[in-house]
Amino acid sequence: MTTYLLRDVSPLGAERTDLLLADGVVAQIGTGLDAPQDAVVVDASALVALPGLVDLHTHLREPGREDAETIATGTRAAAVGGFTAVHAMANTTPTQDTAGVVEQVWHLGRRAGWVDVFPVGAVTVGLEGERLAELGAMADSAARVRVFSDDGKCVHDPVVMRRALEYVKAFDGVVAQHAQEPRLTAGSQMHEGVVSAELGLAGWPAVAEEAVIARDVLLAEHVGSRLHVCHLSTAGSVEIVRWAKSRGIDVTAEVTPHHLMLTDELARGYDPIYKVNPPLRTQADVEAVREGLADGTIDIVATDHAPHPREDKDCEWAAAAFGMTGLETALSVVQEAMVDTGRMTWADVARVLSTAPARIGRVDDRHGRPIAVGEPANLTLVDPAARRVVRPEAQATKSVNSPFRGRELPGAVVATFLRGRATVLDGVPCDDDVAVAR
Ligand SMILES: NC(=O)N[C@@H](CC(=O)O)C(=O)O
Repeated sequence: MTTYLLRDVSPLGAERTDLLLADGVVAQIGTGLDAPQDAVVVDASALVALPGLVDLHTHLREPGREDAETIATGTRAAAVGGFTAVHAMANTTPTQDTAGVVEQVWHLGRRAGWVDVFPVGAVTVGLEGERLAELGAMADSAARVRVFSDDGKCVHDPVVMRRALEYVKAFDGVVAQHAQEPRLTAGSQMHEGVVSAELGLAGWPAVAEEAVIARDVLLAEHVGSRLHVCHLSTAGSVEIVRWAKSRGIDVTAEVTPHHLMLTDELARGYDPIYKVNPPLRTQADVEAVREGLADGTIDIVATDHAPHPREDKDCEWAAAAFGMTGLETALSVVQEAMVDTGRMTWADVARVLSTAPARIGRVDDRHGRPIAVGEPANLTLVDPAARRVVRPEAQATKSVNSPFRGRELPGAVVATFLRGRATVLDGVPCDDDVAVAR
């Protein structure tokens, strides 16, 4: 295994130092370290080192929609984006609702070798919202599932939600809710507001999200369980989570990069690249989620990377699929929205994109660890001064539905290390090395 000496890096933007990565761990930290004879020395004087990023919300599409993404292509894209772990959402075909399917996803993730893949288990059989899936069997499987979600669909029946919250307590699991009241959003195409009225597209009211979050924080309090809110998108949702936390309710929440940056104004061109669930909201909502992330009300940024093949996006708005890719732009968007605006430091970025998601997913024994001697060398090196134009065709993901295409974004992932092995170096995926390590 190659030894790496990262020269003059800024861990989390702190004082420059050298990091020696050997035998899968951070072996030494200090200035002016001697380079072992066989070490690869990386000039990291312009770079910030973060603990490897952890995504709590990735759609890898395999099994079932390998035309959109596979576990191999999606995890390679994740490594390029600086991730060392992803939680793979359950809305595959077949659904990840049995121990057999989550184990298959887990095995394919290991075989691909780019990041650690932690399968999310479905809450209900077939995501149908009626019968609880085999939560215990998935938790006990080799995949050790701790996050359960019907994402893409809401667990709308309060009795089913209550049972799920009660059940996962047995193994310290969490229910990650896709908060969308189905009756209030039947046929909805975009955020309900001035723009939807002008465009004549069916609106998706903020209350459809907020009502479910309000209900669920109360249910979580009632049964004393842990709740995670997926892709929170409205100012009202931020207020409800803030209130719930002030009451001591065990709730965590995520926001996506696109909801930190983009608004419903983009729908004016009727380009379905901007069609997503939950929909892009207003500038006031963008401000509120930025503030919520900065003050800790929102715990994490999660990509909701939702790849779709061209034919599902190159069509009229109403016929197009909901979803956007995000793994390879997430860090840059967070830099632009939060760091370059002075709202967050790089240490905060490490918290919202690594430490906190690892803790929520209960993988914090391996990921989101401090950069310290003896810790697993899961690291991301970022060049904050870089600027690049997003070119979806040049990305590692199999799909091209990036809402940031053509935009110039700050920052670039220069290297990613998974247990001391480089998965990305000089911004390029290490295909040969990852293949050897398999
Ligand atoms: N976020 C999205 O817009 N799409 C997701 C699922 C979902 O609808 O949440 C997908 O799987 O494509």
